[in-house]
Amino acid sequence: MRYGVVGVGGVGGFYGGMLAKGGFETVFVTKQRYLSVFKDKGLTVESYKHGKFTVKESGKVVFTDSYDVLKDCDVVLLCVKSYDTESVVQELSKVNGDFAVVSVQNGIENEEIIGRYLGDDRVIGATAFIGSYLKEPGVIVHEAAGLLEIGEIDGKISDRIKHIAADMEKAGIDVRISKDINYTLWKKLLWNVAFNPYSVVTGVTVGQMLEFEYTRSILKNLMLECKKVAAAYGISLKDSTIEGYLKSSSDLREYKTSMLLDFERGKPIEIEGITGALIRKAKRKGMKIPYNECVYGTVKFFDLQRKI
Ligand SMILES: NC(=O)C1=CN([C@@H]2O[C@H](COP(=O)(O)OP(=O)(O)OC[C@H]3O[C@@H](n4cnc5c(N)ncnc54)[C@H](OP(=O)(O)O)[C@@H]3O)[C@@H](O)[C@H]2O)C=CC1
Ligand SMILES: CC(C)(CO)C(=O)C(=O)O
Repeated sequence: MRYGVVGVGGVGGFYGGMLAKGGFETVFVTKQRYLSVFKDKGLTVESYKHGKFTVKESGKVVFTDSYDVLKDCDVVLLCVKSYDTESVVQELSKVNGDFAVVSVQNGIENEEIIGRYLGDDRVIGATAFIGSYLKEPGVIVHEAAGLLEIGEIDGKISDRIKHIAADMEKAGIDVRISKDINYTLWKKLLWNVAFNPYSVVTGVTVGQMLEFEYTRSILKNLMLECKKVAAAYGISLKDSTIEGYLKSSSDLREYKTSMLLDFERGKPIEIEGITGALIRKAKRKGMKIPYNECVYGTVKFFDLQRKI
């Protein structure tokens, strides 16, 4: 299969870089301002697991700022932040191709947005459990984990999902097919909705939030509300998942969430795609989720106070 990657940051740079290194035809769509770096120096990944490698433009690898080049791709990995999803998908809808789009993003509205513009049959869901970031244009640091779960929205184990997973495995990506990607997406949201926005309020690491009984209790309540909303949509999240997240694996204890890192670096934050999305889902079912509404209001306030 021929792959496209839109957004060559922490996630797109890592998974796309692995595919290209694995010998698969890969088209990277980046912003015009970063293009000359990729053209001159290629894409470098500094990975704790796969070492340092560089992928250069060649017959099989293309760096471009033009969406049109994606027309011959079979699969496009959408790897921009969720606040950029709609504008990118609008561009993708103008491309004369029939590629499937895999949302490798946090949040639970990306798949709906892709489906609205391209049709539900072209959407594939995914969750990335990874720690990777853009050190400088063209250079990605992969510092933790890496599991990618992918799945068809209707849960079918289709030929294309098997093909994508097989390619990724061949390329050295830690990939798993999810039989229920909606459940997988909500399970990931459960973590993100608690730790990401509340880390912006507290300004500390995952471990520090978990150590103090009052902040721990707030994290728990944020997750319990998410579980309640998920249930209203027919998704049964488990108490044991919440308990597991509250213990937190040792590799995440020292970790600052992606939202806190973005906030500290003066970058936009994904509060709308994560907590905003949960609040909208709750409202549609006539539900109130006061812990999440409170954290959302506080983070939006902090966000407004700073200059990006
Ligand atoms: N990084 C991680 O470890 C994890 C990330 N995720 C999720 O994955 C998604 C991607 O995150 P991440 O890779 O960290 O984000 P990054 O900000 O590192 O990368 C996204 C890249 O896409 C670029 N971009 C934005 N709009 C366009 C466009 N129209 N065309 C081409 N490129 C564009 C951005 O440029 P610019 O910055 O100039 O806007 C940026 O370079 C997010 O939803 C995130 O929450 C999930 C788990 C872990
Ligand atoms: C769960 C984690 C830490 C990595 O995948 C994440 O999604 C984030 O920080 O936003």
